[in-house]
Amino acid sequence: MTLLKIEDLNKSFKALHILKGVNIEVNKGERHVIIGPNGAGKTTLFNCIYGTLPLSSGKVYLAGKRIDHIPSFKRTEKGMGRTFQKNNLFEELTVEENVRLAIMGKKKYRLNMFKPMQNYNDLAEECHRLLEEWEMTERRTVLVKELSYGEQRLLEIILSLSTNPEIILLDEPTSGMSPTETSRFVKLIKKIPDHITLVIIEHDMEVVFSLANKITVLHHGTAMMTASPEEIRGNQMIQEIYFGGGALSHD
Ligand SMILES: Nc1ncnc2c1ncn2[C@@H]1O[C@H](COP(=O)(O)OP(=O)(O)OP(=O)(O)O)[C@@H](O)[C@H]1O
Repeated sequence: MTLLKIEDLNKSFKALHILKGVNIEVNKGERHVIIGPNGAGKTTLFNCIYGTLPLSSGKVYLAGKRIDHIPSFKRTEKGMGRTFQKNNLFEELTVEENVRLAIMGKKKYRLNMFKPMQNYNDLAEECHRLLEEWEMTERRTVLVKELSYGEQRLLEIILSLSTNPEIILLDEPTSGMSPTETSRFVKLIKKIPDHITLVIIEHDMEVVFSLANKITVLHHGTAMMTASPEEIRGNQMIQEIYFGGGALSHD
């Protein structure tokens, strides 16, 4: 079943035509990775899918319904989560406080200013469950600014999961991570339940081939090819254009 459909999407910044008639279909449960060189338009594509940027033309459907005319927060309510290339966290708050705020945002809690936050039991339970599941319980009282870079990226994913999304857009989740952080991170991504669909922008080919079951190659703003990892790896044209004929291998 197609969960996310991008139809003839165009995006220009004044005279610069960045995305040129992009068509992509993402099936429910897919780990769909978008690759392409710097400047190909990958982040711009995410911004258009999530509503951070308006489209110049085209359509975006989620579960068969058009979402391209509604603001980002409504897309979140409809089941779309997102992480950003740059941190989108409250650095002066603790891990736990960040998670609670994200859950509250989704559930639209009515706060009573005389009731301490820890007295919202279901909120505390949900927060505890998420931190346990993602092995961050021990770090719950640490200020975000004191977390390692990898932990901050992981926290962003925990926050996106806190809204019970059907689909999450992950923008270069491993960029800036050490090899150890990257491999821990890949293991954790693999723990995300299959019913949650993932669309991932990624540069690290080892990560791409260890996560993807579908890959789209974005080339000068065009979705040049969408195929299985095996087909992408075996495609001579893609090898030559993107990797100078070097092997597209992760081993
Ligand atoms: N707000 C903007 N105004 C003008 N040009 C922009 C804007 N945002 C992006 N661009 C241009 O659009 C092109 C695509 O940028 P984008 O960030 O989407 O590429 P990318 O594939 O994500 O690259 P990278 O892998 O380096 O993150 C670039 O040439 C960039 O300079």
